[in-house]
Amino acid sequence: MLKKCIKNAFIKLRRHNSSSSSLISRISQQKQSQSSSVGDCIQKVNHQSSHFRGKPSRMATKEEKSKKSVCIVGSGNWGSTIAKIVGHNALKLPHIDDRVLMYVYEEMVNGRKLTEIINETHENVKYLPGHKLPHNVVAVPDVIQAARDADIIIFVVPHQFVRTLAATLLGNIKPNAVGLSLIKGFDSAKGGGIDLISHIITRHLKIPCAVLMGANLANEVAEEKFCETTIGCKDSAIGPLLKDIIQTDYFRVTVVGDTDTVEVCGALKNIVACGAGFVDGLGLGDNTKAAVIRLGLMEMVKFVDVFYSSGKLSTFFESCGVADLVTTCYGGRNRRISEAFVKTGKTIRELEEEMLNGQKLQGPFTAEEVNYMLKSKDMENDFPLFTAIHRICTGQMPATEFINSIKMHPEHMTPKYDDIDPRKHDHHHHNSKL
Ligand SMILES: NC(=O)C1=CN([C@@H]2O[C@H](COP(=O)(O)OP(=O)(O)OC[C@H]3O[C@@H](n4cnc5c(N)ncnc54)[C@H](O)[C@@H]3O)[C@@H](O)[C@H]2O)C=CC1
Ligand SMILES: O=C(CO)COP(=O)(O)O
Repeated sequence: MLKKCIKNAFIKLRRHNSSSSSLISRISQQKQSQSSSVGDCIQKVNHQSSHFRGKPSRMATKEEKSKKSVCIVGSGNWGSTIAKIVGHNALKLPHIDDRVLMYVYEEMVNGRKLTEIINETHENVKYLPGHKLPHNVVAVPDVIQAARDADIIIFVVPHQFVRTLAATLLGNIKPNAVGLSLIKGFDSAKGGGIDLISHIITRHLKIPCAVLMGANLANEVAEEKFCETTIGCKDSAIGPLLKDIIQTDYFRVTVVGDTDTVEVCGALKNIVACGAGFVDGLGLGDNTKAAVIRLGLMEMVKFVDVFYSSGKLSTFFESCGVADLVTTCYGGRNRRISEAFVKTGKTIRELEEEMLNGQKLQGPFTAEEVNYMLKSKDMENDFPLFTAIHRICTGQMPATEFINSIKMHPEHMTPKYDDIDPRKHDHHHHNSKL
């Protein structure tokens, strides 16, 4: 069932992509009709932001014109949370423009446009209820209008929408803009591989793209509970700028250069979280769940080793690695839906619709994308946990078979004598330790 849905979604996406030029012209036409209301909002914020700093309203100075402007493409649970952080930071940072435009996929909520609700109440009542956004964050329903003047574009939409948005933005952003992707997931590449989302952004939009991943359940970050995150950025000139706009006293940022590993960790841990949810649904207890988390971690490490061989083991010890894996396997949406999947017998798609109020799951899609690659390389048996999770999500295997399918895991079959310190076999050395 889910497999069929995913297939249909890809077919639709391909059709959508092939008609991207007509989409752009449609959007430009829409833009003209929307521009007055959005323009009003933007002007209002320009006026308000000088007010925030106690400055009288006047023409922008040269210094103000050289400020970097930030746009957020996405406004879901995490998108809105990051808008809150970036909006507050923009007001404090002298080199960042006060105004932060946030692209909102327009929808009607209680008979009103979501963008209008956000711009009037400063709250994303659908995706982040109960948290006020700063007034300098402006919701914009047209992605081109939101991003065209931005120097820094933060991408934070569910990963299945990124290609369409990139096609829409092509040729409509500043050529020297910089991207930052907060998106956890992959895309299937032609010929049986996967694409990293940041690579898709770079290839389509011809801009560099850093990534941000970490143990960051959005609601907890929005409540300003302390946590850490990891930015993967290869350019030492851009890393500090991105850190400036993201870091707060409760949200601490580490910047590393191993960008691909950061992103792969963020995507793969969502698959493992589905496994943790199955364990909870089956009532198997904490030891079993810990085993699934550990085997999941080992498959994540192996995945990087096999497919991204320049990746560093140390990156797994950053927030994007073990920490994100743990938080998602205990508190995330992928875990919660997967538990319900086992307990109710409903499909993942049905549960997503019933339980998430428009929010999107990334784990089952990511498991599908990873399986597409493993299958094409005849490597499904090398990653039994990822493979089993994909088969369970798509109804090819009952969840009750989950643990059986990982009992013969390569981790249990391969001796690790290499790891034993040879000095421990040295009788003299051993005795001297006692
Ligand atoms: N929510 C969280 O706790 C965290 C999420 N992430 C990642 O951030 C990314 C975005 O997740 P969330 O902000 O939580 O989104 P979400 O799960 O709340 O997704 C809903 C968003 O998708 C938009 N949407 C629906 N249909 C669309 C379409 N056709 N085109 C474009 N947008 C459409 C909705 O308007 C809404 O903004 C995901 O990759 C997720 O894994 C990362 C860290 C934490
Ligand atoms: O990525 C997340 C936490 O870092 C959120 O995970 P879920 O999508 O499973 O809620």
